[in-house]
Amino acid sequence: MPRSLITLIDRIGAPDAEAMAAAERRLDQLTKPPGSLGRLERLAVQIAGITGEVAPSLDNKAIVVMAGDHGVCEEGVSAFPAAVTPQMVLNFLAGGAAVNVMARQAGAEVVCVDIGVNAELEHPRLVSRKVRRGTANLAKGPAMTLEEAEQAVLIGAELAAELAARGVRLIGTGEMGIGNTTPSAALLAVLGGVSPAEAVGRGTGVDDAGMARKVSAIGRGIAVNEPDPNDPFGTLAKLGGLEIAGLVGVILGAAAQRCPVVLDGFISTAAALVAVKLAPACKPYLIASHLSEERGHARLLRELGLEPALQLGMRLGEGTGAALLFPIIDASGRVLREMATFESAGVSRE
Ligand SMILES: O=C(O)c1ccc[n+]([C@@H]2O[C@H](COP(=O)([O-])O)[C@@H](O)[C@H]2O)c1
Ligand SMILES: Cc1cc2nc[nH]c2cc1C
Repeated sequence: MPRSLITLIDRIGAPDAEAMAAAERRLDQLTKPPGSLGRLERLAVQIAGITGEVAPSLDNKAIVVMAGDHGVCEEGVSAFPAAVTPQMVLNFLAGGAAVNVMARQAGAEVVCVDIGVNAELEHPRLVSRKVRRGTANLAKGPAMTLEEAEQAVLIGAELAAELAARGVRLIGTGEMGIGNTTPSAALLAVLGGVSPAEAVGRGTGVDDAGMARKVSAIGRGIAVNEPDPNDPFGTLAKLGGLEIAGLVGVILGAAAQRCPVVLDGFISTAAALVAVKLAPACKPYLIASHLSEERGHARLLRELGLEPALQLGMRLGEGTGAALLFPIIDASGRVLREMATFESAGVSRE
């Protein structure tokens, strides 16, 4: 692993056990049967541990949408043309994509990053951090060089640090990249020890022949690249994507800033698998927003020991699931801050 990543990972601290215990004590004084707010209570305790504060206000929120293209698209692995990636980036910047709608509802900012789109894009709101114009075809050789993968991870980590520096307290992961369910499935196959046939899903909606092309591309990619399952960084470079590497950086960078990270779907969770393999210390900072319809997602979450909060049959990506969980996370903080206690409300405990 590059030295720059070791330095980054070394900055990730353990959750604050005292803040967690204080949040638990407070929850048990509130006017409700103990534990009756279920997942909301676990979220409140997790956020206390992450931030070191009991019931912080997380009003300043952002969804980071990392966009990149994929050489493996030439294998016919997506139901859509690669041209959709830059077109959707312009849609994010215009505020018309699903994630924009859901982020507006949640009061979150959408930060759109060109980390590897195969087009020249310019827009005042675009964060232009292009490492290269799309990856190489992973079925034929490494998707990226080690240097490019390192650059992409550091871009994500720096962005998380910049967001934290301007007051963002909650970060959701989002992505856009036609073809990116194939590298994500390849990472699950290698790092999760799952067969390519079990790791792939329909993505944007490929038919059975498309699924077979995904399995074949991943199989050839593993044969030609010979990734080492014990080398998550090398595996990321060989089989991953620029937006996936960028999200690995966002996750590690947010954890280093004691900022909770809300994961979206299959691609975001594949990035989380790489991040946790690189730095197990980032795991307590992760919140799984939803269970995607993409077939390998449940397996990825199980591998990470994460329980998705929502199940809405979605398989869009962009950060939509993360944005939908934001108001629920807000509710968990408000419960701690605003609910009456048995004592203050004069409600009997027994
Ligand atoms: O987040 C998910 O679970 C998810 C599942 C399937 C597809 N996607 C989105 O669809 C694109 C990738 O699908 P594909 O078929 O081109 O590999 C990419 O832009 C993702 O954001 C996202
Ligand atoms: C239209 C479209 C929107 C998307 N958003 C994320 N992935 C996507 C894929 C397509 C095809």
